[in-house]
Order: sequence, then structure tokens, then C-alpha cells
Amino acid sequence: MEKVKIVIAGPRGRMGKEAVKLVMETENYELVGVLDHRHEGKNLAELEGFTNVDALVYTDIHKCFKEQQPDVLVDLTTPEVGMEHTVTALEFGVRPVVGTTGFSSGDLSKLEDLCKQTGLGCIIAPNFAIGAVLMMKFSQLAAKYFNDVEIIELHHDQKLDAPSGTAVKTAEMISTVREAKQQGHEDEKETIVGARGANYDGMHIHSVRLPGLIAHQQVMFGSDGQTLSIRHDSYNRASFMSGVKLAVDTVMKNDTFVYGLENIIE
Ligand SMILES: NC(=O)C1=CN([C@@H]2O[C@H](COP(=O)(O)OP(=O)(O)OC[C@H]3O[C@@H](n4cnc5c(N)ncnc54)[C@H](OP(=O)(O)O)[C@@H]3O)[C@@H](O)[C@H]2O)C=CC1
Ligand SMILES: O=C(O)C1=N[C@H](C(=O)O)C[C@H](O)C1
Repeated sequence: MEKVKIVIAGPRGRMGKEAVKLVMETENYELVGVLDHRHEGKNLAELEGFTNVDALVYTDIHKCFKEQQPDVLVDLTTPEVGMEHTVTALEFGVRPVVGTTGFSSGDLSKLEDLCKQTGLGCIIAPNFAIGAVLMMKFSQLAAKYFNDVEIIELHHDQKLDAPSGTAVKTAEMISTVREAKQQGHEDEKETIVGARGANYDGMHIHSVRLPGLIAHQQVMFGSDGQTLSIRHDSYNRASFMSGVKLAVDTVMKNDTFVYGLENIIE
């Protein structure tokens, strides 16, 4: 069986490191290169923590794709860089698997159009952890019965985007089934701006950032005399890797744009 040739963008990052490990440990995957804006021309093995990993480091994505002809790009960088990488990948005929969060709805539409034009598969997954995907699906189910909901997402204090990609995706999924409602009441007043969180379609999203946390989310529903809380916790980044593998395997077979792992899990 031919190996799936993979390029990882952001290999030194918290997620990138785990993804490198996953690719190295998976028999039918080959790490043909990495994209890292700081270490052109080196071998990954020369960088701290990658002693046994043989892969060329590129700063130039075009050069990397031309020389290595990868099948899949796994992007784990930042929103602006991730978007640039994903567009370039599709233009080059490389299938993107994107974990990077913070893309706008305009970005997603652009990528969907590019997929249609190129006929290539592309998977954008705001959360690769199976438990988080279930938490989102259970929340969507609960929202049919409860239209009052608050989303509380909690992350490590180095996170760039707020709200998290998972919180945005959860709100979007809930919105497809929740009876429209502007929560709160007309006399409600924030005495400190932001106290009620962000407003998505009338529901509120609260972003907590603390050292010690990794990635957590609680979705709370309330109605007369009862509340329902649905919570997921990731305690390490390895928790995301089975989802990365599922996405890579799926993107090699699919020719469509997928936003959210819930669309590809059985
Ligand atoms: N979908 C999912 O399940 C998950 C998604 N994420 C998302 O993944 C992304 C990465 O998260 P995380 O690993 O924690 O973040 P990190 O900050 O640890 O890693 C990001 C990496 O990207 C590198 N980088 C920045 N610019 C470039 C560039 N131009 N080319 C190549 N690499 C670049 C950074 O390098 P340097 O620091 O030197 O600038 C850094 O090593 C975030 O968007 C996060 O929200 C995170 C966890 C799970
Ligand atoms: O930055 C992170 O750490 C995470 N980002 C993703 C998000 O924004 O939802 C996924 C997970 O929550 C971890």
C-alpha cells in the first residue's frame, strides 16, 4: 500500500508536536516535510525534541509542495497563516486537514468554493477530540428541548482566538434546531462591559483563559426548575490525535468540503 505523504504546518506547536508523533507512529503515513517559518533548510531532527524525526523544514509552502508533492497538509498554526496555507494547498492539489481555529464564515465559504472548483477534499475540524464532537452533538439534541443556553469554554492562557472554534461550532449547531430567542430581559444591564459574554444568535458564550487548563467546554441549558449541563474536558493534546487520523484517512477518500468532524464520524 502506498503511504500517505503528509506535510505538517506548525510542527513545534503544542498540537504540531503531537501530530508529528502521530504521523511517525502510523505505518502508512510518511512525513515528507514540515512548514515552520523560523527554520528554513534544516532537518526537523536538528530541532529540539525531534531527534529521531527525519523531515525537511520549509518556510516557503510553494517550494515545499513543489519538491515534496504531498497528498495532505495538516495545518496547526494560526488563523491568518492557516487560511493562507489552506488556500495554497487547494491550489496545488494538496488535500487540507485543518485544526487551526479562528477562521471567519467568509473564510469557510471561500474554502468551500475552492473545493468545488478543484474537486478536492478538505476537512476543517474545530475540534478533533471525539468526546468534544459528542458534546456538541448532545448539545444540539438538547437545544431542541431547551432554548435557553449558555456556552462556557475554558482554555489555556496562550490561546489566540476567543471564542474558541469549538464554542462557535457548538453555537452554530445549536442554532440549526433551537427556537429563536434573544436571551436575557429588557432591563438587564451590564455594569462591566462583557459581563454577559458574547452574543451569538441570542445565546451567550463565555471564554475563560487560565494557566493549568488545556481545552474544556460546558454547555448549560435551563428551563423552569431545572438545568442540564453537558461538559467535555481534554486533559492532553493526545486526545485530539485519533480525530486527526480519521480526518487524514477520510480526506484521502472524499472530494468534498467538510466543516466539523461530526459530519464524518460513523
Ligand atoms: N482542532 C482541534 O482539535 C484543535 C485545534 N487547535 C488549534 O490549533 C492551532 C494551534 O494550536 P497550538 O498548537 O496550541 O498553538 P501553538 O501556538 O502551540 O502552535 C502554533 C505553531 O504555529 C507556528 N507558526 C506560526 N506561524 C507560522 C507559519 N507562518 N508557518 C509555520 N508555522 C507557523 C508557531 O511558531 P512560533 O510560535 O515560533 O511562531 C507555533 O509553533 C490553534 O488555532 C488552536 O486553536 C488546538 C487544539 C486542538
Ligand atoms: O487552542 C486550543 O487549545 C484548542 N483549540 C480548539 C478550539 O478553538 O476550539 C480546539 C480545542 O478546544 C483546543
